[in-house]
Amino acid sequence: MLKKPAFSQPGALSRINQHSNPPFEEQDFPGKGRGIVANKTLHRGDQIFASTPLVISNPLSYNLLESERLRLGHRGVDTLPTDTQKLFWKLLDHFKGDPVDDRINTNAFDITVNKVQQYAVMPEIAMMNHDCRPNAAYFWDEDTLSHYVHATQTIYPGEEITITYINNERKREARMKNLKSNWGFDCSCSSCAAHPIFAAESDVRIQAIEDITEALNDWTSSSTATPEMVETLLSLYKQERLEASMGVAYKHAAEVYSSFGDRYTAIKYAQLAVELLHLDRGFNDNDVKFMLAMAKDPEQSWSWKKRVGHKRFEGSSCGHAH
Ligand SMILES: C[S@@+](CC[C@H](N)C(=O)[O-])C[C@H]1O[C@@H](n2cnc3c(N)ncnc32)[C@H](O)[C@@H]1O
Repeated sequence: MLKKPAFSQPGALSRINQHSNPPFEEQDFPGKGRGIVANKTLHRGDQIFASTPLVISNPLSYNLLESERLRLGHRGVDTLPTDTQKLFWKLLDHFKGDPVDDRINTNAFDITVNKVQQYAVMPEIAMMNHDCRPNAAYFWDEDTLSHYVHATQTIYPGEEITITYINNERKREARMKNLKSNWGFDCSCSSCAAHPIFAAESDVRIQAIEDITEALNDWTSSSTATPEMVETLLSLYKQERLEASMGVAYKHAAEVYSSFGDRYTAIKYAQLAVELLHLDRGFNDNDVKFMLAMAKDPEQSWSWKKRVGHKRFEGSSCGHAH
């Protein structure tokens, strides 16, 4: 870790751990505990904060005797600087077990350092509540050993800033079960709390997103993918308020238009994919690099004109059945 730019490059952490004048404040939300609320208008792409972890715990520690693992956790926290300790003890202990272990279990995020998965607890993001339709996204940056959080849409003053703790492109029951079993709470977000009729409509759209995505991933000569199909996919993401994860939908769109040889629409969607994928995958993501290349020169992409000659519209062109 000491070889990472976080430690070796002066200035690498200039945007990290900036605690003065944050664009948010803490607020209590009945049924959810504390959360953070915007205190100024945030635009898509605005950095909300970026922090280095308070604690990193290695999953291998679970191979130790339980008493040893807990002792190690306490030792880690006890040796932190006093102000950092205060931030740690302020965190929620949802499960009411060992106080250190519990704060890690309630608040930790998976991170990767040198291809090894670890659990990290960051102060501000631990104050953010979950929403299945969030307005912010986060990523872990290995170079700066920091967790970044950005707005993925306009957030007005007074609005809660939320992230998703899970893969949220799933039907309501699956999301709720996942949150209950891994995080121990019943999700009260507006999508989960919706009237059963609206929730059922949302589930139908989630199924359609799944079906269309599967069709778009078919690159064989019998593929049924069309530009119209990907436009429907984008519309479904927007209707479902899945703006935070639209990067992947824009990537599909860029690839579909490229596969039909439509240079400028491919560039348009590749640019949108770059912007959105950056916010939830980070600076070094392969898809980001791939979309940057597509935005520059779609003709060089592997997908260029792959589907030229495929049927674009269902049925006959004049609109009558023959
Ligand atoms: C990482 S903490 C978030 C901050 C926490 N609300 C606090 O007061 O410190 C995660 C906990 O917040 C609560 N929470 C977060 N999102 C929620 C949601 N959508 N519905 C209900 N409770 C939620 C749950 O108690 C969960 O275990």
